[in-house]
Amino acid sequence: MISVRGLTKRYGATAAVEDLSFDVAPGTVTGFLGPNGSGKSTTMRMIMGLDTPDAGRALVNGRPYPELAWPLREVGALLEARAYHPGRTAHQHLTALAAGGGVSRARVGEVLRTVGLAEAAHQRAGTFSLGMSQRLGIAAALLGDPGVLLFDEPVNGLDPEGVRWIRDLMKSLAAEGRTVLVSSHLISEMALTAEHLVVIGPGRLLADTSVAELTADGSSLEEAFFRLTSGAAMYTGTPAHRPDTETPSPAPLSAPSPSPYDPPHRRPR
Ligand SMILES: Nc1ncnc2c1ncn2[C@@H]1O[C@H](COP(=O)(O)OP(=O)(O)OP(=O)(O)O)[C@@H](O)[C@H]1O
Repeated sequence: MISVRGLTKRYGATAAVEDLSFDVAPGTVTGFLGPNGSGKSTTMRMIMGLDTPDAGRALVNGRPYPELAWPLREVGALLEARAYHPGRTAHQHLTALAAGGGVSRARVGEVLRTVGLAEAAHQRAGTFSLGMSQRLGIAAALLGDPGVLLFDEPVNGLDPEGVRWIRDLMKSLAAEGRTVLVSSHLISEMALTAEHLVVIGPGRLLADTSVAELTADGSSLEEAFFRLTSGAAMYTGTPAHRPDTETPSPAPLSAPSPSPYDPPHRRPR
């Protein structure tokens, strides 16, 4: 479980993330969508304790990352594909991570097989293609068998086979009951991968809803996304249980608001 509450990060005059709140529940793939520069990576870095929020908090299983006793066993992340020493082999890289994270060495072979790198295990990582680097980054994320996983743009630069492999992996990890948050600016890919979506504009929440609800009016996910991110509409959501009606009305994209980045109403979960 990931909980983000009032998360704020500023770089000088730039508000990279502004008062952002959402939850990521286990058991489904949650897509984290937003245009370039909207704050997805900054949010993920704060969840992983790599950036310090100016305000608010990001919790993994109820605690901030620095307070996790065995972080590798609770949360894994692919944030940078090439986050390894190029002179080390894949096996050496993962063995060092396992040793530092209190994870059994036996997991190294297991995750190398899971990501399809068993045959390249003793090849220097600096010789890896982008696709192989992504697989090694995913192996590192899976190393501690964590229940919470974050992937920042995992399909960037991959060929169709690699894209499909990652999509299937995300779904199977969620089907095992894990919490899976995947960022992307590729709407078509998210439509195939995610059941739930958190959409942000420049630093702010624009929608926190299911793919089904966002497209309930018959529009494609791409159309709904553009309406959200252009500021022409803001998702207002459908309350899960309306005391005054028996049948919830379709999820609307509301009329234009005075400011495209006024805080949206979040759908209760
Ligand atoms: N270390 C930094 N120093 C200064 N500004 C930063 C830094 N990191 C991020 N930013 C700024 O914060 C904003 C959000 O950036 P971020 O990388 O989080 O967005 P993103 O949604 O992940 O973008 P992309 O899809 O292009 O990866 C951008 O305006 C970016 O320029």
